[in-house]
Amino acid sequence: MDIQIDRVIMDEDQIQAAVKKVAGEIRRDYVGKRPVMVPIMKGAVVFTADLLRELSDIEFDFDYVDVSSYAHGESTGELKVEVNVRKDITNRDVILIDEVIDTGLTVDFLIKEFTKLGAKSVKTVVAVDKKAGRKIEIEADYVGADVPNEYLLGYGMDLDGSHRFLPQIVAIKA
Ligand SMILES: O=P(O)(O)OC[C@H]1O[C@H](OP(=O)(O)OP(=O)(O)O)[C@H](O)[C@@H]1O
Ligand code: HPA
Repeated sequence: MDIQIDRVIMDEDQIQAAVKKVAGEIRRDYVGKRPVMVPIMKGAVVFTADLLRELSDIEFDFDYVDVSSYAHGESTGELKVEVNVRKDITNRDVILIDEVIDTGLTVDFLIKEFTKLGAKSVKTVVAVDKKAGRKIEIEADYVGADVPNEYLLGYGMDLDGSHRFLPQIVAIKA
């Protein structure tokens, strides 16, 4: 597929400033609580590495889930899910980590799943928020930055596997 980059939405410095902002908020709220950090793979991989190194001064546990709903740049609305957490999260404070919240369907589904599994609390941190993309009413608890409602690539976001590890966040030509 021929992907043409239109423009940079966030450069590396802007992304790192967003990471530091949410890390500061999470540190303030979770120091001493030992939350379980749960990235939503695969897209969260890059943000998670940055965020958790920024939070290396507080104690937390780590697990992950693998969820995917996008095919060819469109949300299918159907989540392929492996909620295969290895940790017992009964009565634990869970923080779901994702690089983008868009329709909101992914985090909505996982908040419900983790609540069913007995978590004490389930909060969400995202690098970027496409507020205008929502299909349901839901907000992330910690948001690095708001971004326009266009298809984005980089910093974990991909189009059928392509451009996921671009260090900037870019919009593509329609
Ligand atoms: O708010 P939503 O509309 O649900 O979109 C957000 C989700 O979409 C992407 O995942 P994707 O389904 O592309 O899977 P991937 O992370 O494996 O690329 C992204 O990583 C988020 O998890
Ligand atoms: N790009 C890549 N993956 C996504 C997006 C996006 O803009 N929104 C939700 N998943």
